[in-house]
Amino acid sequence: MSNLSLSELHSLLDKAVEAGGLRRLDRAVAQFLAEHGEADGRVLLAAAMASAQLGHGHTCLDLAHALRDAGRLLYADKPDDTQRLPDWSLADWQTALSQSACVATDDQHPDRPLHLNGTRLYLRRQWQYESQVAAGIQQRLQQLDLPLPALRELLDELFPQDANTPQPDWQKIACALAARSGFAIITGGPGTGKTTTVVRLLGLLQTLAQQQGSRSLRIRLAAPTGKAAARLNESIAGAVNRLAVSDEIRASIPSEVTTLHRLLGPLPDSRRFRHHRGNPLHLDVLVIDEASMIDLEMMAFVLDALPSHARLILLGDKDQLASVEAGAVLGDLCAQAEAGGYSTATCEWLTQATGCDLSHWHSAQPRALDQHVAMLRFSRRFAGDSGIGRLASAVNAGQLPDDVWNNHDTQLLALNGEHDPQLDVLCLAGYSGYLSAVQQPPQNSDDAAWEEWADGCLSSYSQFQLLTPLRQGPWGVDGLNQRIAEHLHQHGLLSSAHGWYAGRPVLMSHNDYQLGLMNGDVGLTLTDPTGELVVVFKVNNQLKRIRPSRLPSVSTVFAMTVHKSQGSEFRHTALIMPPEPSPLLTRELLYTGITRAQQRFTLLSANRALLKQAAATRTERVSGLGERFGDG
Ligand SMILES: Nc1ncnc2c1ncn2[C@@H]1O[C@H](COP(=O)(O)OP(=O)(O)OP(=O)(O)O)[C@@H](O)[C@H]1O
Repeated sequence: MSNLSLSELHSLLDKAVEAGGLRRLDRAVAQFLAEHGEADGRVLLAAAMASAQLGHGHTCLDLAHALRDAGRLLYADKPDDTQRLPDWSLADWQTALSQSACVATDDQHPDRPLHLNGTRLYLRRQWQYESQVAAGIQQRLQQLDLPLPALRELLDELFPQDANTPQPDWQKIACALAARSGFAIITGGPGTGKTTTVVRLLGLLQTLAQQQGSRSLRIRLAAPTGKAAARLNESIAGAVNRLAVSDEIRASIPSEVTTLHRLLGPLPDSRRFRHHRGNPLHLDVLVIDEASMIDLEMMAFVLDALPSHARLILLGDKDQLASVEAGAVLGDLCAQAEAGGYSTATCEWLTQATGCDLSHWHSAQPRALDQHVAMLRFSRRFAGDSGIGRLASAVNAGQLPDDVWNNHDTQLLALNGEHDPQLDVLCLAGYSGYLSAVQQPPQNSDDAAWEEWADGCLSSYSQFQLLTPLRQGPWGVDGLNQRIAEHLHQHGLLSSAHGWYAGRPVLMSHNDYQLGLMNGDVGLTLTDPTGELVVVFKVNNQLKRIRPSRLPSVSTVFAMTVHKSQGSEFRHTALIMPPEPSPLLTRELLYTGITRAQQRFTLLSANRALLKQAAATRTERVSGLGERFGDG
């Protein structure tokens, strides 16, 4: 078996850092283990590569994958045949790792820095998070004993059927499935009724508790970002008002949505939270929306803080981009959602509970987890002839046919290079509405009139948003923001294109607990009644005014990354795609960009072939979470 001497290893790591495949941090992981006695080059290289994988969103290193694709993993996009791994086999590598004192292969050595599970190598923390998430979910998969006749009666009341109700009624099915255990996922595209369904589910759970003579359930609603929480706040409140239940039950359903960070209670200068298994959350039901944005670490913290009796209900769109940090928890858990995958027992139970025939979604080899997942398949927002709906479905199927552009609600603008004025024209039209409003503050100094005007400016701003996959360069947020600000300035809509100016939209890039602002919150710079600049944010339906000097690390947001736009929707969304290939240009990114649009979507591109390639490219995230539930 060929090994890797320490001098060979150092040279290999240096070249990989130079090529951009590894970060300095990843090399430091190998150095740290070497300083603590690890002398096997294969173990040290694997440790550096596992650390690098984390930076790419993977929770572990798949050794077989690493052997096949070492050139790309180590040397980024500059594969070089002379720089491949020395010639060792998968079995050799596994043996070397399993014999190392740095590597745990079971739960006997939880203090070892690495964990090997089959062909997957984890940094210890990621292994622990994955174990915690799997155990927290497994523990909630047990079926509860529900009074079927009462359940059926309630479901029939909450989901009245008429000739327009799509069959089978997935909302009713999702509600039934979620009621019968401590864990459920309701996934679906935009406007498929996730919020409507979960509010009816909460009404059902409270009614069942009342019928059984139990106290009202303590329910909390949360979302990963402030922006997503604010949007959900509005839609939950509307859905609760429309709920066909008694006033008493309606009053027992909260409509306030908090962020996961606020729910868990952050501790200053720490990654840890006030709530954990030693000080669990005081709740019986936790609903988390936009669950596709939750990374593995956050999900582990949530499950750690959840009391064992509490239900967890995740809502989200499994086809959206995965979290920014490592993991693709919702995607992993929903891997079989499309097919249903229900057991004979689940199909029979659902037919009794809902009256729906599920035989088409039956599986001969059902997994326990899939009995807790329901996918809503009918969009009320993008029904019928909606171009946005057709476009989103086509992209989800890996295609981008030429006939999806109808110039009514979907439009493709072919750009001729990075200076094409079509972009400027689009942004001028998109942003001039709110900028005109910003230039006309109320004349009197009445605070209420000022607040009403500020609120109007904020909602007018959210009518249009330009998105891009990239951060840097002329096609990234940095270049685009500067270009758009200068163009708006030239047209007299901004007093300046630099520094602080009225009309500057800004994005929080971190959580600021003192100011009560969260990463992803968007504010608008306005002139206050005294003539000073102030940045206005809307948090929990309240306007917050902050002086620019208290916001040292916000960024301008005429253009926003698609990642940051998750959880938000805009009446008109425009997505600009760069002409050069990038690993960021994937199906999930296109789909997420398209589905941010409520009424109109414009795609700008200077390279049509690359668009088709992006639609065909799926994001792969290496993880062992699915396997914990029986994925092959
Ligand atoms: N069963 C239903 N009957 C009538 N209207 C419905 C039903 N389900 C959903 N709707 C309506 O469809 C629209 C979208 O529903 P909802 O907001 O629940 O979907 P969602 O999946 O949560 O959407 P989003 O993509 O915004 O997260 C809302 O206007 C809602 O009132």
